[in-house]
Amino acid sequence: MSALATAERLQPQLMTTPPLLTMRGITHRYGEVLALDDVSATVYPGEVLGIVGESGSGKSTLLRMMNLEETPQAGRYALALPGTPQNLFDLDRYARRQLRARQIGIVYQNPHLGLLMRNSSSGNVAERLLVAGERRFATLREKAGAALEASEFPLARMDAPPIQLSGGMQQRVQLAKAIALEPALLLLDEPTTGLDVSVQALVLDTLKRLQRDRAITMVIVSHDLGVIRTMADRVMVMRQGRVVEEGLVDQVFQDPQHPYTQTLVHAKL
Ligand SMILES: Nc1ncnc2c1ncn2[C@@H]1O[C@H](COP(=O)(O)OP(=O)(O)OP(=O)(O)O)[C@@H](O)[C@H]1O
Repeated sequence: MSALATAERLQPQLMTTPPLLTMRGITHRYGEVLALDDVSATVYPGEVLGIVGESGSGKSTLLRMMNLEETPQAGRYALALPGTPQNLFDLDRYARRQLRARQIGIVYQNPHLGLLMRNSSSGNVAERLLVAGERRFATLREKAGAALEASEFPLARMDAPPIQLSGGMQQRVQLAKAIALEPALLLLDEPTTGLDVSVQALVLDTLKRLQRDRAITMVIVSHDLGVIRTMADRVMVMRQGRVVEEGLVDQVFQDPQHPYTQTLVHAKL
């Protein structure tokens, strides 16, 4: 899609719809390391925000904050969802867990972080449904199957534990778990890194189809500009804990303004 077409698609939305996700002034240190330095982010409903940057630039830390896994030393975070406070970092652990289970899905690069590798794949997805109060075995299995199918996971393998599956299939189980409760926000941290190129393309196809069919709001972190170009509407470029450039993907990649983005883009050509 050209930059103009992307802008035309986004502009009416930007003008009429309030953002789903708003983060302001996120700052976090690990000892001497300033991992995030006054980072702000906005994501609109149905939009895909890409985050790129060199290793150690703070991408995964920011995503963990979006997933309420960690609390920054400064900053605010809101999701425009009924019954949520103005700053989600004010929520206690229980409320965070409930909100995460129902409204925020995440797919990690490392499936060990998202899955119980020795439980069945359907059981991993069902675990998410249990949080929503579903208890009947037949319904759990049916809904887990539907989420796995939507993630284009081969249903014949739904009882196999992830440890026995290929990397691509493991990512599809993570995805099924993440979307099982139809969350408002889907976070993807290097979801295809480490997969064979052909498998990577298939997983990206699934993500794109899901995004198109369900208009899921997504934030995708990747060091791979190709993945961001394929998936994202807008991109945020991070370096040393700061956002150095932000804009529509086509504009940023065709006409990068910041010297670091220029290096990043030209290194990939
Ligand atoms: N739990 C932690 N304890 C100490 N330092 C951390 C921790 N998590 C992240 N850091 C540091 O914070 C900085 C940002 O790390 P982060 O993982 O967010 O970067 P990244 O951009 O995702 O990198 P990569 O692409 O390599 O995953 C790095 O210097 C990292 O070493």
